[in-house]
Amino acid sequence: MTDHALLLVNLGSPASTEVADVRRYLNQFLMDPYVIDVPWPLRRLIVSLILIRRPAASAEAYRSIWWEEGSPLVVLSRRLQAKVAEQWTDGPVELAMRYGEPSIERSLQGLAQRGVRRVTLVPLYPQFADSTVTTVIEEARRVMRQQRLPFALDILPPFYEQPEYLAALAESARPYLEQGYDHLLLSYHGLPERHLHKSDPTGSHCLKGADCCQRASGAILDSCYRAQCMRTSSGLAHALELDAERWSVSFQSRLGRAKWIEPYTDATIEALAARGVKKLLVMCPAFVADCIETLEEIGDEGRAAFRAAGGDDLILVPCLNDHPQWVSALISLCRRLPQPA
Ligand SMILES: C=CC1=C(C)c2cc3[nH]c(cc4nc(cc5[nH]c(cc1n2)c(C)c5CCC(=O)O)C(CCC(=O)O)=C4C)c(C)c3C=C
Ligand SMILES: [Fe+2]
Ligand SMILES: [Fe+2]
Repeated sequence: MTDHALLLVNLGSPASTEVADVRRYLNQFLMDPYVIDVPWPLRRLIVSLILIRRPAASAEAYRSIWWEEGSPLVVLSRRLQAKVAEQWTDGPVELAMRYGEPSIERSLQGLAQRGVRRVTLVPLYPQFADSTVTTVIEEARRVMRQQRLPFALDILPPFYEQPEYLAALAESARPYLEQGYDHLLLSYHGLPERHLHKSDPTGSHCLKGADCCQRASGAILDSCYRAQCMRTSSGLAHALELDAERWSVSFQSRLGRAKWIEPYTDATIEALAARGVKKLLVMCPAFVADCIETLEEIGDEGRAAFRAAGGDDLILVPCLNDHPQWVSALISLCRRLPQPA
């Protein structure tokens, strides 16, 4: 069979580090109702306010991590695509970005022109969130409906505790752990607490009590980003046989004034330094490719904050990127999916 394509989808980056391109990207991203989840007039107002200062500040941050070939997120996602394509023999392997280029629309149109009949959509996010996974699925469905693209579509579910994924993550971390460390921090992208309440199917489980994520199962676990991050973390700690007091979890990348899920990474990094941690390893398992959030926020800003608070060094463990075990894991996860109806 050569008509079963994989469409890998990541978040996307600005076209360049020019302020105008960063503004265009932030506008498309933040006007997505799954990202800033308030009615359009209020969303337009909030985003317009954010767009006064943020594009210049973000452009500067992007400039500090940008590569000759482009945005690290896009370049690394392309490398992953190329490696997956070497092993996936059922059809083409395409890459799309939810925001910016290559768009989901262009990629799906290209697959239709190549005679593809089945598409497995692969949101490149290990844990579920409406602001990442749902928006990718809805955009793919919109394009198929509007362009009348007759694919059989199936979707790779969040793989936060699939054994192949956890094994690849553990393997990628092992060389860093072997060099010695005092503490391993697993820093995930944050989410406004409101998003967690919205996706809670019971309306009353999430963020109730200190151990709500430990108690999550079934439909609650399926929709709770924070609980899935905890599952990834304990699965990884188990695979690496880590002592409980040598690792912890935190959430980074807040935007705006709303309350985001805790504990916050910036406060945790400072607290760890104050507690006497000298060599801090940080992994960012919500990201499968390094990007501004890992390279700049943790690798640059986080390291400077850790040192200023008394730590010696913060070492950022690279994301899975195009690690061979991750490539095999992804293919194995896609192969296990049942045929779409
Ligand atoms: C309300 C705002 C945001 C939500 C909710 C959000 C969720 C979310 N994002 C990712 C993954 C990535 N985010 C990235 C960048 C980024 N994220 C936000 C805001 C929200 N994210 C902004 C404004 C930005 C742009 C950078 C900046 O100005 O600070 C990226 C990196 C993109 C890159 O080009 O490198 C990723 C990846 C997840 C997984 C997530 C929910 C769980
Ligand atoms: Fe984000
Ligand atoms: Fe929850």
